[in-house]
Amino acid sequence: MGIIERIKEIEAEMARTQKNKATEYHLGQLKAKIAKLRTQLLEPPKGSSGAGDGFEVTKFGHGRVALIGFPSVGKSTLLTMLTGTHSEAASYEFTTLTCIPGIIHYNDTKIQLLDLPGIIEGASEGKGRGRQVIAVSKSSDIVLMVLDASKSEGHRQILTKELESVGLRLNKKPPRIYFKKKKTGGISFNSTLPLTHVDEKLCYQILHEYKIHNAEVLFREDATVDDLIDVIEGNRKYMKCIYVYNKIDVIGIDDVDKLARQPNSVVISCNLKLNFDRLLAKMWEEMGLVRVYTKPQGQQPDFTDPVVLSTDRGGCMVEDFCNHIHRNLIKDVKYVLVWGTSARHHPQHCGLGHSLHDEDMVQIVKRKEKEEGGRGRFKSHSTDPARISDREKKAPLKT
Ligand SMILES: Nc1nc2c(ncn2[C@@H]2O[C@H](COP(=O)(O)OP(=O)(O)OP(=O)(O)O)[C@@H](O)[C@H]2O)c(=O)[nH]1
Ligand SMILES: [K+]
Ligand SMILES: [Mg+2]
Repeated sequence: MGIIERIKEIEAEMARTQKNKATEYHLGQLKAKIAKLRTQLLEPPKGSSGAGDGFEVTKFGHGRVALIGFPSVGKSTLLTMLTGTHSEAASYEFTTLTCIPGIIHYNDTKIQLLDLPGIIEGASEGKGRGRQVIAVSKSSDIVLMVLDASKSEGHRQILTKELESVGLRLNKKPPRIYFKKKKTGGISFNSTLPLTHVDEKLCYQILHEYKIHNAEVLFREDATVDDLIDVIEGNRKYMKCIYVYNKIDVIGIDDVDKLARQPNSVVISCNLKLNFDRLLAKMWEEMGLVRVYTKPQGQQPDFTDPVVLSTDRGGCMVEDFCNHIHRNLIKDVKYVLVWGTSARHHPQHCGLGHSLHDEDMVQIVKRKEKEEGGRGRFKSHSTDPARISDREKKAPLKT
């Protein structure tokens, strides 16, 4: 029996099983079994090297956004309108067959937008180009789930389920469960608060299913069995998702209003070029990018060319900023001067651990050559004390 059939069989057994206190442990075990099979399903087939079929697109710019949705919801139309890169659009389904990249220029940054083939129910099991599409989504920073405003609201749930079953978690935080495998000592199970979904026995059973017999588990929130399985599997990807309802030109204003009020949702119309501003602003906000402008000594910074940092990728500290400019720069940095919302006064003298905010301005003050590495100051100059006092008399650096 293939993996998909085994998943289907267990799902059927779960559906048959009544949910109550007595079946709780059994259901938990079945969930773990399914999670393990799904992980197997995600392993690339032997002899293949990943996505393939024109789906490998080189990363470009300061962030990557993937367009995910059912066929003919308007993904390609949207890509063409936001990036100027033409992607074939037509009224028939599966017009797009590969991954087509475009670039959005926004707030002095470049965002790579990826148009993808439509996916259908069963995509996670390999239907259509589901697997490749999902692999590309995982490589992006956020997902725009494009939905047809005139179609069933159930589409959003179906797609979310497809993405969840391959380990994507949309608009969720990682569960606050500490989990560490050990070599010996059995299983230590603790929680910082009363738990209503999982008890010690259930936790043991799930771990047993994974053949884990020594581990430390600490629940820091009232998490579910599914959360526990996510933590044990450890391969989940937590991503922001914006639900983009397109084609609002064909529905009534009351329905538009209802969709627009849903969390993380933006309503648009490609035909009427409606609400793109809102979509771009929301996208920018969710990407959490931080623009930092470099200010050379005695000059104004170039406000068109920021260093772009991201909390999710690499971090936003002064250290990250320096590494971004040059990987050897850090050892020459004495301190930096910071202007902007992260600074308490302007400019603030900051060290490498200072967290930068969007639109901060930074000036790097380097160590003087002989100060480098903290050496040299009193070394080998004993024959020439005048040189030391000379250096010490030097005026502080001007900003
Ligand atoms: N009424 C209306 N139609 C739209 C809108 N945006 C796109 N369409 C139409 O929807 C159809 C599908 O558009 P595509 O851009 O090809 O959709 P897609 O999601 O890329 O489709 P696949 O690549 O096949 O998955 C086309 O006939 C578009 O003209 C819109 O805002 N309103
Ligand atoms: K289409
Ligand atoms: Mg398309």
